[in-house]
Formats: sequence, C-alpha cells, structure tokens
Amino acid sequence: MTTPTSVAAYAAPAPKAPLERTTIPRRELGAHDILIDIKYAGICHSDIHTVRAEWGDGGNFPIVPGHEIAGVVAATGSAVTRYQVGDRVGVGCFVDSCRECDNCRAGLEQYCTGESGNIGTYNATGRDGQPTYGGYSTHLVVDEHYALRIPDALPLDAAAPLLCAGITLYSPLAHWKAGPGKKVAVVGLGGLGHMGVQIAHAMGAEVTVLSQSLRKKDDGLRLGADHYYATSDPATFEALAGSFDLILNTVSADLDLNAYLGLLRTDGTLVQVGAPERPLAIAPFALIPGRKSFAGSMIGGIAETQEMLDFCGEHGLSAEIEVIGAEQINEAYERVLASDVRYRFVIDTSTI
Ligand SMILES: NC(=O)c1ccc[n+]([C@@H]2O[C@H](COP(=O)([O-])OP(=O)(O)OC[C@H]3O[C@@H](n4cnc5c(N)ncnc54)[C@H](O)[C@@H]3O)[C@@H](O)[C@H]2O)c1
Ligand SMILES: [Zn+2]
Repeated sequence: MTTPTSVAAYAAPAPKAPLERTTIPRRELGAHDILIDIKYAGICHSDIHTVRAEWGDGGNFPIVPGHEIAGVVAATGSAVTRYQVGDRVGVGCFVDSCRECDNCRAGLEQYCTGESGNIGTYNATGRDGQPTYGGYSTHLVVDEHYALRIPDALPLDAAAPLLCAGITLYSPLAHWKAGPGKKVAVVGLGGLGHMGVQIAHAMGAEVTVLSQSLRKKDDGLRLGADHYYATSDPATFEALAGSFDLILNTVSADLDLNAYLGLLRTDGTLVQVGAPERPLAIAPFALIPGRKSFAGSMIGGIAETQEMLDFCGEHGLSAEIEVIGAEQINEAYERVLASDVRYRFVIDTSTI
C-alpha cells in the first residue's frame, strides 16, 4: 500500500483559538518507521495547557494535540522488527530522543539530555526538521522504538489514556516503591488521579483520595481507594497530619502545598505531577522538620511505559472514559476545565 502523506487532523490555529479540522503532512515511511491507523486519542489536561499557551513557551501553532494515542499498525518500514501490520499499538508523549545520552541509554528517554531533549509527539520539531503533530488525527508515522504494544486484554479506547495518564502515575508509584505497608495519597481525582488510585491499589498500597469535595467519593472507593477525604474541610488536614509515605499531586491548579506537606510522615515525599502555570511556594519549614522531600516526575521511559501497559493488562486496569466525536473537542475542553468528566475524554478519530 502507499502510505498517506497528507492526513486529516484537528488543530488549534492560534493560542486559545477553538480547534478546527485541517490537513497535516505525515512523513513517508522510513526503514524503522511504522504507520499507525489511529483509532482513539485521549484528551489530557496538558493538551489544554499547551493550546492555551499556558506554559510560557508560546507554542508552535498550528498545534495538533494528542499524546494518548491508540491504534493499529497499517504498514511497516523495511527494517522494522518489533511490529507487524495489525498489531495494536500506542504512542505517548514523545516520538524520539537522542538515544545516546546516559538517560536515553538507561531507558529514561523522557529525561533525554541530548540537544533537543525528548521530541514531543506534538508542538516539537522532529529529526527531519519538521513540526511534530499529535494524535488528534487519523494516521501517525513513528519510529518503532517509540511505539508501545497494547495488551489484548485492554480495549483500545480505554487504553489510550494509559499512554500519558497511566504512565505519569505508574512511574512515581514504582520509583517511590508504593506497595503493601505504604500509605499513598492521590490529590485530585481527574484523568491522572483516577489512574493513580487504580494502579496504587493494584500495587498493594493503602490509598487515600484527597479531593476538593466528596462528590466523587463512590467512584474513588470503587476504583480502589481505601479512604476519601474532602480538602475543602479543614478537619481533613488535622485528621491526616503525618500520615502518608507518598503523596502524588495531580492537580492542574495552584494548591497550598505546605498544607499537603504537613500530611507526610517523616521521610515522606510529595511528588508534583500536575503542572500549573505559576511557580509554587514551598515554606522551608514545611520540609525541614521531618526530613521531607518535594519532588517532580514526568511521564516514563519507553521500557517503563511497556511495563505499565503490561501491568494494567494483567490487572485489567484502564481509564474510565467518555468517547466523543471530533466535533465535540472544544466542548470537551471546557468540560475538562470545569472538572465535568468522569474521567477522560477519548476522541474516536474515525470522526475526524
Ligand atoms: N508530570 C507529567 O508528566 C504530567 C503528565 C500529564 C499531565 N500532567 C499535568 O497534570 C495535571 C492534571 O492533568 P489531568 O489530565 O489529570 O487533568 P484533569 O483536569 O483531568 O484532573 C485534574 C483534577 O484536579 C482536580 N482539582 C482541581 N483543583 C483541585 C483542588 N484544589 N484539590 C483537589 N483537586 C483539585 C480537578 O477537579 C480535576 O479532577 C495537568 O496540569 C497536566 O498538565 C503532568
Ligand atoms: Zn498528558
């Protein structure tokens, strides 16, 4: 078959402008590339931060967002060894990296220290000098090394959000050794948070959700939380003081982090994965007594992302989703901003 070099997509033409249908170029299939027939693309809050130019870099418009991509291999380059036509595959937040730095060699491609760092699935420049365009489109050409295998046990639509939301929580849970005997709190029950609750529970940790209200309590407990508290109630911060080994903050808005640091045990760690626009204020004395750590974590490497997908396949974990047509993307963005989705929008890309 001939591979399509011009494909349909949804793009934001300018910062804060509504997304609209367009066509974008995809490169011709190289020896190590696979062509993916995209079936579904999740809507991550990072897509919204990016098209609203909230992260300070201005953005390289038009932007085709989408880094929670699930589809099927439609063609393979001459030197491809890992995948065959028909395989179920995913692509996450990056599509390339230098492959030579210590981090790339260690499987930490997300922290590539090469000249260009990891090359984002969208809003970046590929090795060929061309802009990268994400998963809100019908097809993607990607080097086979940056694709992941989606286990047969998982439906493609609900698996798509694992490529970002799933790995973003799996990686710090694994790194800080969540498991039996560990008390883990997840702040914010959104796209990331609802995956964090499921994965931490499957790893054997005792899981607490810290949400603004008790509105989603039934869902949180069903997803595997042992406890659920409202952070709008000051009594929560008294009741849980000094409780947790690990707190994962998934909230996309500003929080009083010092209050959350007060919930850590001695030697506990608060990991920031939510990425609000403004700098965060940490009081030194929220960390010093109790030798507490404040850390960050970004998605995961290719091998760890595959490990996460396999873990989710074995445990039957995937996202709770609302599948939408492409014409509903702008409305879905407003609903994410209003916390009105349980728990991830996924675009059916056949509607693009
Ligand atoms: N570190 C990473 O690698 C990484 C990866 C993906 C996304 N992110 C970032 O993580 C954040 C969350 O992404 P998402 O897609 O899950 O967004 P989301 O909108 O689905 O979820 C955010 C949740 O936080 C809740 N929330 C808001 N204010 C709160 C508060 N004061 N207390 C408790 N909960 C509150 C919201 O109601 C919502 O449920 C975004 O900033 C995104 O850019 C980071
Ligand atoms: Zn994301």
